[in-house]
Amino acid sequence: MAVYTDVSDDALRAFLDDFAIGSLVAFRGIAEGVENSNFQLRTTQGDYILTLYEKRVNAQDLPWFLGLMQHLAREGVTCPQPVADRQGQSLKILAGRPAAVTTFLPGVWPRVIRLEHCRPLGQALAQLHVAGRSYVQERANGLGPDAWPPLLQSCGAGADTVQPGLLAELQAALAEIVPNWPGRGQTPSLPRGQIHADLFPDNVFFLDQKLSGLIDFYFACTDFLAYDIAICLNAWCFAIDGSFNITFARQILQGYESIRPLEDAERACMPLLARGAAMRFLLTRLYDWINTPADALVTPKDPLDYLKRLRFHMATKSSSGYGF
Ligand SMILES: Nc1ncnc2c1ncn2[C@@H]1O[C@H](COP(=O)(O)OP(=O)(O)OP(=O)(O)O)[C@@H](O)[C@H]1O
Ligand SMILES: N[C@@H](CCO)C(=O)O
Repeated sequence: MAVYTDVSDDALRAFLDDFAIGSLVAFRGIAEGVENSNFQLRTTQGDYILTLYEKRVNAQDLPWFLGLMQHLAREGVTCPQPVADRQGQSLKILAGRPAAVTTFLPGVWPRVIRLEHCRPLGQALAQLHVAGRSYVQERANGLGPDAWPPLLQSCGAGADTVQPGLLAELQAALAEIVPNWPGRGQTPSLPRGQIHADLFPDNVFFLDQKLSGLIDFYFACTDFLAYDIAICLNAWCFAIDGSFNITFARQILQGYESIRPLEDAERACMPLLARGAAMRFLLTRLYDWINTPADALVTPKDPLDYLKRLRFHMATKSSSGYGF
């Protein structure tokens, strides 16, 4: 469960006194997610989300994230909106952590992914990329290719306790992926812009069979737009047995291209980008798997799910393997 920081009833009431959102009726910790502490709040005026930012979020980046969410909403992308207190502040401190209240987004994320989710997902991702064009301030991707070798090194021999031979397999994959990343070696650079960088099913809400909004912008950054597609192909198109669903992928790509057609270089790079995306999530999961104490309240996600995906992408040599 992702409540790393406890908030007492009294502390929360005092915190909410700064806001003009009514008085507290109920609040509960949200058991989902692994990154931040989230609470659902009900006040006399409605529902809100309270987030306390934890391990991977740098407090200095929070104004950029909250500003992006406001910008995207102005451009027509439905996402949670920061709620300002009576002094106009949305970024605050609670229980010693940076904290913000955001609006509650109606809808539920799909526990079982179906074909009809995929086209709207691709469209929403392209809308986000188009809307992000006019948000000019950049934020570097702290979990980009330069972060992967040190992350693996910090897992060290722990990797082989998860699966024998894993360290060597990942080192070999990194040696192929990192020097050939777009903009390096012989590989051309690709169009860049604001990307979500974590658009997994649990960050996409549906209501009445329609996509109702996107949440969790706390990995968003400025990077290759097509890398965001590669993240979605990883997160949405693999069955539990590790098999790739090319029909889902085709729908995501067609939905995306109905809003923002891809350049040939972006299509050609998809196997490489998909390998990088699988590596990024494999490594953060591996790090958490090794470093989460057995009695922690959070359930770490299985890194080996992403090893299956990485192997698939390492063996896929052409973009036609993704449904182009
Ligand atoms: N604005 C919102 N409106 C409604 N529900 C929300 C909102 N924000 C978060 N939630 C709920 O809280 C859960 C966890 O939120 P979130 O995905 O932001 O947490 P996280 O720890 O950052 O997760 P992740 O592991 O995906 O990075 C969501 O799956 C959703 O159920
Ligand atoms: N979406 C990520 C967790 C947030 O970094 C994962 O499933 O590994």
